[in-house]
Amino acid sequence: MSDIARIKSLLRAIPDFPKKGILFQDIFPIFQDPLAVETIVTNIVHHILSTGLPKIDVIVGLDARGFLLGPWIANRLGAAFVPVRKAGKLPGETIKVAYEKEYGTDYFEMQANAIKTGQNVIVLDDLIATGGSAKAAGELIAKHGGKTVKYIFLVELSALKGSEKLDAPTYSLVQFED
Ligand SMILES: O=P(O)(O)OC[C@H]1O[C@H](OP(=O)(O)OP(=O)(O)O)[C@H](O)[C@@H]1O
Ligand SMILES: Nc1ncnc2[nH]cnc12
Repeated sequence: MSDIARIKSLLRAIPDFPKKGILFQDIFPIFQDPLAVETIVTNIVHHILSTGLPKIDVIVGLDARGFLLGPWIANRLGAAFVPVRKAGKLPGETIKVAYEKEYGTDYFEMQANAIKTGQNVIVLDDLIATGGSAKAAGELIAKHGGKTVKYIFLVELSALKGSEKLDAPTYSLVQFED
């Protein structure tokens, strides 16, 4: 089995969670397998370093499952890690955007000045469905004057065409076509 097929086999599909009609892809079984986590981190870092991207200043991870991989990857790159959180969780001055995701509406916030004008940023999350969450993160980065150069996901639900909403190319390790 290839590395990617092994990662895909560790995902657990849960019907009707958190709402009827949603087939939820649970990533947590992967985190019971340290070798699988290492494979994912290595694959993403290799992608970032070998596809002609500029030097990355900041990895932005999305609350909450984007925090599971983001800091590892930032650390390997010698980049900063900046969290985007659901509203009301970050202290100090923040900037906020509303967004729609596959199963509802929410608000995202980032601490003011967490990203500096001109910095090269990658958005990293566990999964892209409609792309609403990643698009909102891109808006927060743009409001800071940052440049989002790539959006990276462990899992992509390709049929929802979320990547078409985004202002930079995307990369995902595992795709589900339907
Ligand atoms: O592409 P979209 O339709 O926007 O959906 C994808 C987002 O939904 C999930 O997060 P969720 O809001 O469920 O939060 P969690 O990580 O805290 O579980 C997932 O981790 C992505 O962030
Ligand atoms: N189908 C899905 N499974 C897991 N996380 C999600 N976030 C949005 N849609 C999702």
